[in-house]
Amino acid sequence: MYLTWTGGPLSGIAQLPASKSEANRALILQALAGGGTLDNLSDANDTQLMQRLLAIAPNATELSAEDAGTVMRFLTAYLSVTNWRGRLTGTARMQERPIAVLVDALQQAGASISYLTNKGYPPLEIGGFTSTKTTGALTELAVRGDISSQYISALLMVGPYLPGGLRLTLTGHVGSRPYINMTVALMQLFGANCVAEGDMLTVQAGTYSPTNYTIESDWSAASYWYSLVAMGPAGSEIMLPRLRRKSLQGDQAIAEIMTHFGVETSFLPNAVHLKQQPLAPQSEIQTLDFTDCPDLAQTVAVVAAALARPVDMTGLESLRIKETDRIAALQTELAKFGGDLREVAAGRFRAESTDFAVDNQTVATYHDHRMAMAFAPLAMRGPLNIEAPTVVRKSYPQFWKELTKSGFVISEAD
Ligand SMILES: O=C(O)C1=C[C@@H](OP(=O)(O)O)[C@@H](O)[C@H](O)C1
Ligand SMILES: C=C(OP(=O)(O)O)C(=O)O
Repeated sequence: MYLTWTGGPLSGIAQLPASKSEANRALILQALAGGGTLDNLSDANDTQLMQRLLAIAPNATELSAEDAGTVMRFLTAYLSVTNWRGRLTGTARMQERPIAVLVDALQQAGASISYLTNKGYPPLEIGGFTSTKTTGALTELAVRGDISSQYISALLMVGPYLPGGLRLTLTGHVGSRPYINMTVALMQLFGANCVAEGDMLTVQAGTYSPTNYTIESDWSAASYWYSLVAMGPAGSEIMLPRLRRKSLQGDQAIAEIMTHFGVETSFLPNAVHLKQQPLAPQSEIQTLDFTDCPDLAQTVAVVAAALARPVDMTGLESLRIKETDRIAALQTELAKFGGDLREVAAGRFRAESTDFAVDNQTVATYHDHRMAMAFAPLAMRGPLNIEAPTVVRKSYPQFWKELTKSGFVISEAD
């Protein structure tokens, strides 16, 4: 699909999808509570899929989480404690994304789960739940926090339904911590007694209450609009509705990160306004840590290369086990434009460029929505061909439509 920019500064309003992270937690909590209403659920496939699978699970013996990490991990825990029996599978890539940390923990708590193909990876056979504890005894587990926070969120959410409750002690260098905090905050909102004290998280046995909750727009999706404002002609700006200053989403960090690339954020009552500012010369290379916000890494790597404003990026370890190996994918695709993501020291990647130019290159997307959306803003600098553009349906199905509303022209590749 060819993408071209009609020229002039970016302006107007762009609609964002609702956060799929908030939605997929709220859907699990709602299913366990047995009621309540959720406003602003998005049309993102990850959210639609979670809704659909929760609805059909009671009458199904095989479910596919497709390529949705939260669906795979959260449902493994939910289906186990609700005594579901059947197979839980996913796409070929999902079958390469590890799940042993979660399965081990659930087995210790009393779940019967086995691997159908490769040990440590989906598909799983889920076979009911028999608590290993005498009634009233707390389930205490030590869980690694350095692979995926989704295992921890999954365990926490079913915590109230373990007889005696749950105490998790996180080990290792915990990544994506804001997502754990989001889980704790939403559990509390749904009436759970859940306390986080550093790396120890304690959930009392109990039930969730039917709750009404309005899901915020998605800050990870907002990051592509920050990128468009940063790369657009002088004077570019955009209004993004339904983002809050007080957010549960760690990817709100994009507001601070993008000050470095000349984008100023103003928080309005129920929206944010982004405006391009003149870029001050850069005296030294900044280091940005993505441990807490891994989904922003692709957006930032592409902006840094396109603006020839190098940054050192750390905390990228989890990128290798997401929808694709995002480090390898970034390296291959940036190289097509004169960009680079080079490991300059262990765990430190420099995003930079020499003679960066956009001129009809084809961007491969690797079944990864964020590859498509992170590279799309380059079309402001020249015509671009994006392969398999429908990949955005995972989190932001309306992305291309919103771009055309803002002055991009889309035509089909020959
Ligand atoms: O809990 C969540 O909603 C998510 C947690 C993060 O994953 P990891 O914890 O695997 O880093 C993030 O990358 C993903 O898009 C959504
Ligand atoms: C990593 C992502 O999603 P998930 O892990 O839920 O598949 C993402 O949306 O960038």
